[in-house]
Amino acid sequence: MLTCQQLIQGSSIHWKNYIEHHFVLQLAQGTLPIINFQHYLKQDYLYLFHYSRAFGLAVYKADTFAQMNAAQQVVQSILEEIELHISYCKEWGISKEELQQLSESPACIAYTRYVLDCGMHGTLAELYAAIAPCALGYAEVSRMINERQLSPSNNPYQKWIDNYASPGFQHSAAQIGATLEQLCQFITLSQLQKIQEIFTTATRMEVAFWQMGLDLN
Ligand SMILES: Cc1ncc(CN)c(N)n1
Repeated sequence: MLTCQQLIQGSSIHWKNYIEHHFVLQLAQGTLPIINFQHYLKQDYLYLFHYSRAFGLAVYKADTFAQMNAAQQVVQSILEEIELHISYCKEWGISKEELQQLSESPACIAYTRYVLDCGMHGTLAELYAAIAPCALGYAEVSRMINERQLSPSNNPYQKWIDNYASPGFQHSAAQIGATLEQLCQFITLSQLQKIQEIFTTATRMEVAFWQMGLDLN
C-alpha cells in the first residue's frame, strides 16, 4: 500500500471527521451561513501565508534540486490559491491590507505553528507529513462533493469547490503526496510511527480549523 494511503488509514477516524465535517457538508449544499464562510476564509488567508513559509522551509531542508523545485512549485500554486480568497474578500469589501492585519484565531496559530515546528525540528519527511493533510484533504473534499453531487446549481460557494476540484490544485496535491512517498521510501518503522503521529495531529488540526469556522472563534 502507498504510504499516503497508509497514513490516511492510520488516522481514519480523524480523517473522516475532516473530510465530512459539518462545515464541509453545509458548504457543499450551499446552506453554510455566509458569516461562517467569511470567518473561515479570512483566517484561511492567514493560514496560507504561514503554510507558504513551511514550503520555504522545505526549500531550505531539501537535499536535492528536485526537492527544492517541488517545494518552490507549491509556493507558486499557493499564490494562485490566495487569489480565490482575495476575490471573495473584494466582493465583501475587504482589502488585502485589511486581511493582513486580521488577528489570527487560536486554531490558525496552533495549526500553522505546529507545521512550522515540525519542519524546524524534524526531517524533511516530518515536515511533509505535517503539510500533506492540508493538500490531500482539500483535494479529496472537492472530489467527494462532486462525486456525491452535493452542490446545488445556485451554490454561493461553487467557486470555492471548483477551485479545489481544478486540475491545477489536484495536480499540486498529488505532487505533495508523491514527495512524501519518495521521502518515506527508506525510513525505519520507528520513523514511520513518528510520521503517522504528525500526519494524524495535522489532520486533527484541520478538523479544528473547520470547527473554528462554525464557532466563529
Ligand atoms: C486550513 C486549510 N487546509 C488546507 C487548505 C488547502 N490548501 C487550505 N486552504 N486551508
